[in-house]
Amino acid sequence: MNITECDIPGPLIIEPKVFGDERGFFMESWNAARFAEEGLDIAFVQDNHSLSQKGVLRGMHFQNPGPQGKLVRVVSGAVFDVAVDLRRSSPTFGKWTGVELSAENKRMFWVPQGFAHGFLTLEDDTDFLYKCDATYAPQHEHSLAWDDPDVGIEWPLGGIDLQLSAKDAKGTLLSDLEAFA
Ligand SMILES: Cc1cn([C@H]2C[C@H](O)[C@@H](COP(=O)(O)OP(=O)(O)O[C@H]3O[C@@H](C)C(=O)[C@@H](O)[C@H]3O)O2)c(=O)[nH]c1=O
Repeated sequence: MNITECDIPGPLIIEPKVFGDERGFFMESWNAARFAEEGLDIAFVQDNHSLSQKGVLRGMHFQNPGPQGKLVRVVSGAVFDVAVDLRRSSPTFGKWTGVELSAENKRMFWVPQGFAHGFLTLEDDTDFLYKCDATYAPQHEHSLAWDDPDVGIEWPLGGIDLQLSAKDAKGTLLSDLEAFA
């Protein structure tokens, strides 16, 4: 397993060891003891799976209170995945970092508590899987506007017919939202 830090302290890109053979491949997508050795000692309590067509943008979501850390990956298709630092005390408050996750590159992305998370689907029939370290609490759920100019996420929108949920189409600007301490 190879772990790479991002330009914002917190999020991590995780490349699992992939064992390929004539049958296909095998990889450990989660191993509590092995990840704990790498500093990721996480008690996951919920697993989620979504399917999206090309051009779907889900985000930028967070819960406050009740923040969720998320270990995300793609098992078919591809996404551009983004985390935004919402910790007011952080020197990188309001900054974003992004990574392409695909069935092909098998990368995982760790989005810690205190970040908004979202992704843009780059291929049809993209299956997105993630583990969460806190349960879903819809009453505490918020959407940071995916296109907030103060955050300035550089989404790879070329050739994309963008599709958003009604909730995500009216996300809150960073300047108006209740961030973390
Ligand atoms: C997130 C979630 C949704 N739901 C339900 C609520 C709703 O009826 C339906 C679809 O919900 P949403 O539109 O919020 O789904 P979606 O836009 O895919 O929400 C997800 O987006 C990504 C970016 C994240 O980071 C996730 O944490 C989550 O917020 O599923 C659950 O029952 N449990 C859950 O944990």
